Amino acid sequence: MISYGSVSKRFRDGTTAVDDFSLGVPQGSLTVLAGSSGCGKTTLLRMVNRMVDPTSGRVEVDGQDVAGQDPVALRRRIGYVMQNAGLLPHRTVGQNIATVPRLNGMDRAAARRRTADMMDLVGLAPQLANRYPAQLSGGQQQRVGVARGLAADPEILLMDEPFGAVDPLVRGELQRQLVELHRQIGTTILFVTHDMDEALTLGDHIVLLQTGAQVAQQGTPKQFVSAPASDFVRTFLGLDRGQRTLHRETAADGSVLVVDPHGRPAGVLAE
Ligand SMILES: Nc1ncnc2c1ncn2[C@@H]1O[C@H](COP(=O)(O)OP(=O)(O)OP(=O)(O)O)[C@@H](O)[C@H]1O
Repeated sequence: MISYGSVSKRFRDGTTAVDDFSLGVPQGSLTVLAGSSGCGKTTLLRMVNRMVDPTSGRVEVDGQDVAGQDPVALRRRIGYVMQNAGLLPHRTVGQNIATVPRLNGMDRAAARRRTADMMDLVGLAPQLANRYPAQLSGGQQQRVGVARGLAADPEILLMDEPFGAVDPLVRGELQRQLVELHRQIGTTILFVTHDMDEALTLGDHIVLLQTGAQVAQQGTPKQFVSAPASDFVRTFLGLDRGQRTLHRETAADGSVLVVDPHGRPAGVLAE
């Protein structure tokens, strides 16, 4: 369980990135922090592993204030996946994935087995272990990033726009796999995105933020779409532009289609 209690962050130049933010992230959930650029999402995420320390307030992991904990030890038990994967370029895929388990004292043979298991889990072919990151596609690099984040079996996985830099098809595939992976392993995942479609696809709990990490609304994807709390939320969801308004249409062969506001088929209605 991650808990933010009245947390604020004011940077040296006077920018207030986070202003009195409180949230309990349920154990085992896939919680998404969503919101436009600059609203404070990354700052909040980095408070969990002490890459950023709050100016006031407390962040707790399992009831322990992180402020009293050694940042290096904390980062070894909390996985972190960032945009562009952040892989070490001069280390092979296998070495990248094994980094934290080795630092935690796992012997070489066990780390190799763990790496193979992680590669299998995220859908990477075993022979890629000997390649360098530059020899992989963007989507494969992101998978390595996820495998590396999970390799030390962390209690928490922090993900900062991890699929932002890949094309929409690969992105969709990575999103589907992440939901499946989360179902299998049950690790608490805190995921940052500015993309509401991504938030609705992934999140079992979504927290939509405005400037200064002010909570515009939090709840399940269904609650967001069926009961947006304000005009800001409606606009962010695209509900004001009818973007999520789907209609039924009967096709020539009698099947019932669901079409988007532009008349494009979104799918077939299964009654
Ligand atoms: N080290 C820093 N010094 C000063 N201001 C900062 C620093 N880091 C972030 N900020 C500012 O704090 C605010 C929140 O930044 P943050 O990166 O948390 O936002 P974000 O929601 O993650 O944005 P994005 O989606 O663009 O990454 C922004 O106004 C940003 O410019």
